[in-house]
Parts: sequence; structure tokens; C-alpha cells
Amino acid sequence: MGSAYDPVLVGFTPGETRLTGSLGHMRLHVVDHPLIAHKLTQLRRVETTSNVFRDLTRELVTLLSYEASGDVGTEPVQIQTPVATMTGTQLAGPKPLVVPILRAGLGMLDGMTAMIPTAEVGFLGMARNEQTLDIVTYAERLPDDLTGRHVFVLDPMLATGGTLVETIRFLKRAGAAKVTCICLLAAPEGIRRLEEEVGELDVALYVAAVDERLDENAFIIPGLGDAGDRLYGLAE
Ligand SMILES: O=P(O)(O)OC[C@H]1O[C@H](OP(=O)(O)OP(=O)(O)O)[C@H](O)[C@@H]1O
Ligand SMILES: O=c1cc[nH]c(=O)[nH]1
Ligand SMILES: [Mg+2]
Repeated sequence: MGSAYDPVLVGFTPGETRLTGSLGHMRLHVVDHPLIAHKLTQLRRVETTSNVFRDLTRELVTLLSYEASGDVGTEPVQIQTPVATMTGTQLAGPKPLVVPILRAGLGMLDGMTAMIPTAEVGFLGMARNEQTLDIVTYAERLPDDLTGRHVFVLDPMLATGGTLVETIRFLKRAGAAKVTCICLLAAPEGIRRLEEEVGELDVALYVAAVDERLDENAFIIPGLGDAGDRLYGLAE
């Protein structure tokens, strides 16, 4: 067992942190909430089964997406309640696009679409070669033109950052106006890489926790293991 980990030690504190770098800025939000902390701890436990892991993932995404969607567009709408008319609020503007990164990001999709019912969904399949850490894109089903769109990227793990850097570049090339990434866990190394490589773009990152470090196999420590395997069983 490794030593206990205190997030303040690596300089990432809960709440909004603005990281500044040579290329610009990326907004990092470490969402500090007792329910998130509790569910994340259950998720990390080695004895948590895939079934429970999937339920916890969905619940955590629901909580994180509430924080991450604070800037989606709305408009006033006249409605009738059983006793009066009133001006209410409804989601409006270009539909947000939700993009889970297969495989593990798929476990986050239901929690997100339940919260943003107007969202459209696109898919990116990416796998990290565990030897070279190169990213292979094996599936892509997205609108060709993302001009003006706000894209929410779902991936439970931000480790070296290779997957998210590729994803953000791809979405920006297609015209996305804004990219908001929602991850359960991030390593400091991956956050720094995002900041260096895509920090000049309009990117926000919402995470439930920033962990201590990557190990020699680029796994997050203390982490939760391989998120895809824990959600769906071994890939082999
Ligand atoms: O920050 P990085 O170093 O790029 O690593 C993070 C990626 O690794 C995991 O996916 P994986 O490649 O294991 O694919 P899977 O979802 O099919 O398990 C995870 O879900 C991320 O997509
Ligand atoms: O710790 C890690 C790192 C990358 N991908 C995972 O699923 N877990
Ligand atoms: Mg995996």
C-alpha cells in the first residue's frame, strides 16, 4: 500500500483553480462535495463490483455535470402552472454535444444525458497502447461541423493527458467553440500536459479529485485501476 495522499500537497485545491501557462489558460474545477467524496471512495475500493461501479459512475457524473453545465444557454418561456401563468426558463441555443470516449467514457453517458435532456451525443473510440502510451482512434461518429457548439467530453481518467489532448484538438479542428471535459480522476501530469498543449483554447476541466501521480505504467496512483475493465470486465 502507498502512503496516504493529501491533495493540497500537489497544489490542487478544491474549488476553481486557474492554471496559467505559456500558451494561455485552462479552467480547472476540482469539485469538492461530501457526496462526491463518499461515492468516489466507494468507487476506488478494489472490492467494488462492476455493477456497483457502474451505478456509482452514473451518480458521480450527475453531480459533476450539475457543476459543469452552469453556462449552458437558456431562454425565458411563458408557462401555465395549475394556478397561474409565469415566466420560466428553458434550455436554448445550439444543442450541447456530449462525447463519451469509448470504452470507459460510455459509463458516464447516462448520468450526463439525464441532466441535459436537449444534448446530442457523438462518439469517439480511443485506446491507449499500454506499452507506448500512443493513442489509437478506432471509432468516430460526430457531426462534421461543430461550429459554435459547446462540447462536453466524458472520460473517467485523465492520466498522461494523451487521450484528451487528441480529443480536444480534433473537436477544435471541427469548429467547436468550447470544450468542457468531465473526468472522475486526474493526475497532475495530465493536467499540466493539457495546460501546455491545449491551454490556448477555450477548455474547462471538471474533476472529482486530482490524485498524487502516475506510476511507471502511467496508471493513476492511488487511482481506481483500469476504469474500462472495472466498468465492463477485462478487455482481452
Ligand atoms: O490520459 P491517458 O494517458 O491518455 O489515459 C487515459 C485514457 O486511458 C483510459 O482508456 P483506455 O485506453 O484504457 O481505453 P478503454 O476505455 O477502452 O479501457 C481512460 O478511459 C482514458 O481514455
Ligand atoms: O489509472 C488509469 C490510467 C489510465 N486509464 C485507466 O483506466 N486508469
Ligand atoms: Mg482501459
